[in-house]
Amino acid sequence: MTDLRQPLAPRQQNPAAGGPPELELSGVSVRFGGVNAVSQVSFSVTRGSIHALIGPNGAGKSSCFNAITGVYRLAEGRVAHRGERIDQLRAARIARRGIARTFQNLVLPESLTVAECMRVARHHRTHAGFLATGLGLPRARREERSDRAVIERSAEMAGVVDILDERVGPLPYGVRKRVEFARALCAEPSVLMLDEPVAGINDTESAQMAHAVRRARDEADLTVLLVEHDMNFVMTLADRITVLQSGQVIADAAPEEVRADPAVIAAYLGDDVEEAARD
Ligand SMILES: Nc1ncnc2c1ncn2[C@@H]1O[C@H](COP(=O)(O)OP(=O)(O)OP(=O)(O)O)[C@@H](O)[C@H]1O
Repeated sequence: MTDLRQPLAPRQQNPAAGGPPELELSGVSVRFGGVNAVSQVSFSVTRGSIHALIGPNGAGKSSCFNAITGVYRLAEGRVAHRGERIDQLRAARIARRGIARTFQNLVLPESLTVAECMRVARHHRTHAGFLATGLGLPRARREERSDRAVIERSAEMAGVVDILDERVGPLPYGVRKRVEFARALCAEPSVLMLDEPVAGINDTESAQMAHAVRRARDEADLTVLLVEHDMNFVMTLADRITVLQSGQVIADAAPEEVRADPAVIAAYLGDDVEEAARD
């Protein structure tokens, strides 16, 4: 477990915190046969905030992600994006509303360059046909220019702009995680859901990822919902944290409050933090 006794870098206050909800889950339940993966979960993600969903293994975090993105159907409850109900939409429709996600395990094509990987993510936003692009017609040229600008801007925010022409395969794992993040930014989402963005990467790379996420939130008008086990990362970055245990919300508050919540300490953070609190 991460040592929470380490001093944390100061967290920037988000000027948008307290604004309108970007995402709202109300009484959401997800069931698999007899298993209640998520039970009556309600929380709201403020527009422009970085919101973390944490909890021990099997707490229901991934199931919540999959319920929001339309991969799993809800047994009950509702999910709203900008006030409109989305839980009855197909996953592709939800993605088209600007709700994008990254995955716990990297799914980048290793033989492509960073720029090529990112260009693939732009495809669904491109309207000029194959022929128009091939013939270099004005609309296709305009789209190509704007694609390039979005790719460069996304790469800049993610800190990978200097390696746009490098192949993905040989890049260190932590850098590839930021390439995946840059690729998700390329779709110009309004909500970006990050599934364990710093799992398996070292402290330096984790700090770089935190910087990239904060920068993208600040500069790209983004709302971020993330699942992560690394508590230093979460406590440093998040404006708000929802804690799940056995499919239920046991805390939903600012990081300082969550850190001090005895129910969270007992249920999730465990002995390390109890010791830290005594020190
Ligand atoms: N497809 C599935 N079929 C059956 N049970 C499932 C399925 N997916 C998840 N579960 C169960 O639902 C519960 C919640 O799992 P979930 O993966 O959402 O938790 P999690 O908090 O994301 O865990 P982790 O941190 O280990 O990824 C667990 O008991 C899990 O075994």
